[in-house]
Amino acid sequence: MNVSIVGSGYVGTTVAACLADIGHDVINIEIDEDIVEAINAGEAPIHESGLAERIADHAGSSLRATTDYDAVRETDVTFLCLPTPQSEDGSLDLAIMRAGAESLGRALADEDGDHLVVVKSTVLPGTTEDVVGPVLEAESGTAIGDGLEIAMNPEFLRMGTAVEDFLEPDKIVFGASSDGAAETLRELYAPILDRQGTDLVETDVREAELIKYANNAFLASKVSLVNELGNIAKEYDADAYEVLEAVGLDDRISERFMRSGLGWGGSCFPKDVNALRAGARDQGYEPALLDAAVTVNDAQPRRLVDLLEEHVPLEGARIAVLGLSFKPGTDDVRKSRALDVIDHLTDRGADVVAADPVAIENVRPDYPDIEYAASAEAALEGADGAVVATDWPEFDGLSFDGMARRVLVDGRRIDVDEDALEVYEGLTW
Ligand SMILES: NC(=O)c1ccc[n+]([C@@H]2O[C@H](COP(=O)([O-])OP(=O)(O)OC[C@H]3O[C@@H](n4cnc5c(N)ncnc54)[C@H](O)[C@@H]3O)[C@@H](O)[C@H]2O)c1
Ligand SMILES: O=c1ccn([C@@H]2O[C@H](COP(=O)(O)OP(=O)(O)O[C@H]3O[C@H](CO)[C@@H](O)[C@H](O)[C@H]3O)[C@@H](O)[C@H]2O)c(=O)[nH]1
Repeated sequence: MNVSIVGSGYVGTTVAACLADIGHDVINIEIDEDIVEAINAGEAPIHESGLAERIADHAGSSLRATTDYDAVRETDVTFLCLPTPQSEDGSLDLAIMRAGAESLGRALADEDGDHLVVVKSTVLPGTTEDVVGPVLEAESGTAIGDGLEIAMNPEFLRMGTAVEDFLEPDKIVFGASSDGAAETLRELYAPILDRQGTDLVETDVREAELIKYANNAFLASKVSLVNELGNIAKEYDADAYEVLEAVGLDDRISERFMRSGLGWGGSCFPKDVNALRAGARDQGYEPALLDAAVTVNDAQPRRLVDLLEEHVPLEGARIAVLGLSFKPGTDDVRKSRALDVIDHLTDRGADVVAADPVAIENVRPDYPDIEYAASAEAALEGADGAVVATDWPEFDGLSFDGMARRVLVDGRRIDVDEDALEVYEGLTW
């Protein structure tokens, strides 16, 4: 099938490379020329396991990129993978979606034949049918149901394992405006749907939109609950990891997403939970539990720095921050808890030296005044204390020999030789 993907960020690039990998002809439409050049040169514009190989394999043949929206006319299906950021007040900002839908609609005005537009971005119920659809109709001059179809197909991939998650998902969800649109999506995803273990959920557009938010709200709240239980465990001098491992044996609860510590960051959980809270309020409902999930999450970085300060006076101290990305396996630092930790440390007068296997260059522009080290060991050299902000496997089994004071406060429960330290404190254990 000929597929176009509008927006080639973390999702659009992954989806494009994976759809090319399962046999489709794919073209990415992206406003950032550096990304377009990278893809056409066979290089991955982002760090994501398994992505570079796939782009190298398909670039120039079944995978291309362009800044020109007219390319959509060579395709039968277009996925919108545009950002849906949060506004200052936390609500969903649809300006980029509207702009992308306008450009797409204009390009489709000259198309002969049918076209399916699929919203893959995370959007609140009603957005696909009441915002994107009307913009497409107005700009293309084609009515939905009369040569133009729309569908909503949320994406559940995680950063760091994006390729694997896309190709081997637990579920594929779509809500389509017509049987034909649903049939096209089934055909497009056939190689993935044929895999054992992939559930297909076909529903209405609004439900498809809300399933994505409900999924993220559930997982983020689960981590906040785990963190609250972890904070309580710490007060009782109990190990939250042992407690929650046992709790997770109950298959109604599951052992996944049970890691307590610094809390959730990233480009999705914070903005999606906030958009759902704002959307719920717009609908006249007070989302008390989601509010509490955010409150618990916001407190964890400060709690980590408080714990460090119990052992190291921070004014003028050299503190190593291990990990900058919001989770391991990615260079994405959006809403990373590490950045909140750095803010608390610098506010209290500490000199921060940070290390991360891949994310330093994404932090440097916003944090030009902290020091960066080439490795975790280099960051620890001469440090008066250290904190773990990201559970990179590279940090397991570290040597602390070079530290001025061997004090480590761990926000992520990495594998540490505690006997090699003067002080080892876990945030929730
Ligand atoms: N990142 C994830 O893990 C993830 C997972 C599931 C769903 N989502 C959702 O998918 C959507 C995209 O997220 P992302 O992380 O890929 O965003 P991103 O910011 O990484 O990428 C978006 C891309 O769109 C491009 N763009 C902006 N305006 C454009 C326009 N008018 N025309 C063409 N390109 C344009 C940007 O230059 C950027 O490269 C969001 O709604 C997000 O919530 C993200
Ligand atoms: O037990 C856990 C699990 C996760 N986290 C933190 O939670 C955040 C999010 O982690 P994860 O969900 O693995 O990463 P994302 O790539 O943000 O993926 C989430 O957000 C995506 C974008 O919407 C969805 O597609 C995915 O299904 C959803 O898991 C990170 O800061 C993790 O450190 C914990 O603190 N403890």
